[in-house]
Amino acid sequence: MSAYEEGREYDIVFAGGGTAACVAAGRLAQADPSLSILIIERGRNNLDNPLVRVPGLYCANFIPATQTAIFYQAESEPSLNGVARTFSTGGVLGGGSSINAMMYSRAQAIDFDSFNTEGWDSKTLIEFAKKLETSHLPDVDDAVHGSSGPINISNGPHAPKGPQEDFLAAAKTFGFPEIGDLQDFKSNGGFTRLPKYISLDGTRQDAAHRYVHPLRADGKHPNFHLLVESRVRRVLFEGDRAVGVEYEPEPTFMTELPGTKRDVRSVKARKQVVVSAGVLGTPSILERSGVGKRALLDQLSIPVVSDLPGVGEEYQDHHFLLPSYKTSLGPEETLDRIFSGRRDYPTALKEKDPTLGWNGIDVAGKLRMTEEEATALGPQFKAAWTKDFAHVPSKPVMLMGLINFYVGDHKLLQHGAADKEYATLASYTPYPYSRGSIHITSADCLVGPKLITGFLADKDDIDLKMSMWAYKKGRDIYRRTNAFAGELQDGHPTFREGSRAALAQGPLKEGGYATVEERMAIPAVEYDEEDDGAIEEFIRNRVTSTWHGLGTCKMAPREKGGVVDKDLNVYGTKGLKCADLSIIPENVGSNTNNMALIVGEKAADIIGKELGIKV
Ligand SMILES: Cc1cc2nc3c(=O)[nH]c(=O)nc-3n(C[C@H](O)[C@H](O)[C@H](O)COP(=O)(O)OP(=O)(O)OC[C@H]3O[C@@H](n4cnc5c(N)ncnc54)[C@H](O)[C@@H]3O)c2cc1C
Repeated sequence: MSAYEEGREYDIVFAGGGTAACVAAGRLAQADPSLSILIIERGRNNLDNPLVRVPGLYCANFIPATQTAIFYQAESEPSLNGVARTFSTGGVLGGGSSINAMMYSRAQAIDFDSFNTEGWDSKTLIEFAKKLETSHLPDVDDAVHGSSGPINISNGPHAPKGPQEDFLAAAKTFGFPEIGDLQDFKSNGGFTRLPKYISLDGTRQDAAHRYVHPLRADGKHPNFHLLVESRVRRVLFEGDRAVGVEYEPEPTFMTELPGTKRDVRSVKARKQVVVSAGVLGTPSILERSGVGKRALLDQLSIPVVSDLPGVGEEYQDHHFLLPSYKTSLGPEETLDRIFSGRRDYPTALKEKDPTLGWNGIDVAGKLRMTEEEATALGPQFKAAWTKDFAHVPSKPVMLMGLINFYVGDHKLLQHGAADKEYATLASYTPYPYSRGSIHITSADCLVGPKLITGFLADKDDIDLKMSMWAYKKGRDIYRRTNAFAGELQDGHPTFREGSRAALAQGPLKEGGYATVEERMAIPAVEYDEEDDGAIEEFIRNRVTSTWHGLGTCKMAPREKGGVVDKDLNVYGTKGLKCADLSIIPENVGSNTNNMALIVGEKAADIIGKELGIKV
């Protein structure tokens, strides 16, 4: 594999070098080394970057000073009490797969079938899900897990058992059993010991290191090229045919001297341009290229190549809540030592601290509510439940992950609390009803787009009610763990003084629970109307992105707002495809990295077939 060569033409150019792009480009290069391929990535090369490779350092990728993430500023929205959110996405080669939390979670088969698109059904996509992985998990069914793909799936070298057993026992008391394999495309209604995108020796399995860098090193792929630190401005067209890409050096990584001029360059693509800049990046590139809603393009004086009103619409994510708890866990049972700075990480690296091979997340769940609970959330909620969930047993109403550390800046914790161990019981809504949008506000690629999250803005507050249910359920479960040592005000609603729902300041039973009966003796927290108001306020102020966005250039019929067809071709153009999570039309009951890897595999298969190459 070589670096980019100025003036050279390529067969295929990928605009964006994230998760799906690395998979697709790597597969195609491997299948036909004579094919010339260029990946243009806005961020830096991630090769051997410890922040990418070492799982236990991953939170450093999404602090404001990071150089591995892109931050998108959302509008101030009434449904979020006017608190404007900032969302981060992968901004380095490998995209989200290089910086994410490495939770291995796969969509349900019903999700794939809900796409309602030929070639994207569960039978077909499960084969790609198997192809991409080598599972090192004990006792899983070979019919649904792969054994020879590039991505290693394992529990990693460090996954302390005590907190897992404790949490699973507490969850069971609320009717959520332990499920051996929750990633078999159908299981639901319980918690599992969560596998990770981490190898047995403790290394992150990002798409670039697993699909791209090995080809770069083997000397057999001289036509596979990489151009990093370069921001794609737009796709170049001759008529309606995409013939190349215009880009400029990424200013974030440049030393600007007085009078420095922006240097706009272009590269030609003989066969295919693939836009793969992610759910929040791809719509902007299309719009700047003249593919989008005519009224917007006219307003910005961008010549229209294809009038596609669906570009940038239908933004979906999973609504994320992060209630946090004080715990009695030991220093090696959380990642607080590393993230609070108590343990100096260069020393930890030098001393091969086993916690660095860990993401701190060992248990996760796909949860259903009972019929009675759905009824208690009111008639509109019940109607939504009956229409969309009740008759689909494999469809979770909420996802949950037990994160063994405080998610946030430890400096914000009260004096003296930064040397303790915490847990965060994250919940995220897999099938939200609200939708947002993202559109450019200028033809200039350095001007940020307008992002409306749409979070909690759905009619009848169904999304809010799902999050309220999850907050209460999660709180009840965590209070029945032995690890529980009180609730952190920072991660919870402010209940009025004297409320029965007031936060616990310490353990509910000194010495912990010895039996199931002792756990069950802790009653569920009772909330009155005012408490519910406090929870709503907390959720509207705090809910954020789970970084699981999708749907902004959806694969659907053109007349239904679709942007790409089943072969990922952008309607009204030739030689132009999209390949990333922007194309996914309906939400999935899982974290989304697996879906992005599947899109990459499927895109390679589609392009390979069109070029007569067996991938
Ligand atoms: C912090 C975080 C934690 C997450 N945790 C998990 C998890 O634990 N498990 C899980 O399953 N999923 C997780 N996800 C989600 C998952 O990683 C993403 O859904 C997935 O990586 C998206 O893949 P993609 O190919 O659609 O886009 P991305 O991987 O985001 O790729 C888009 C790429 O395009 C580049 N780009 C953008 N604009 C331009 C431009 N103009 N020119 C050139 N390049 C451009 C970006 O730099 C990026 O590299 C997480 C994501 C994040 C960000």
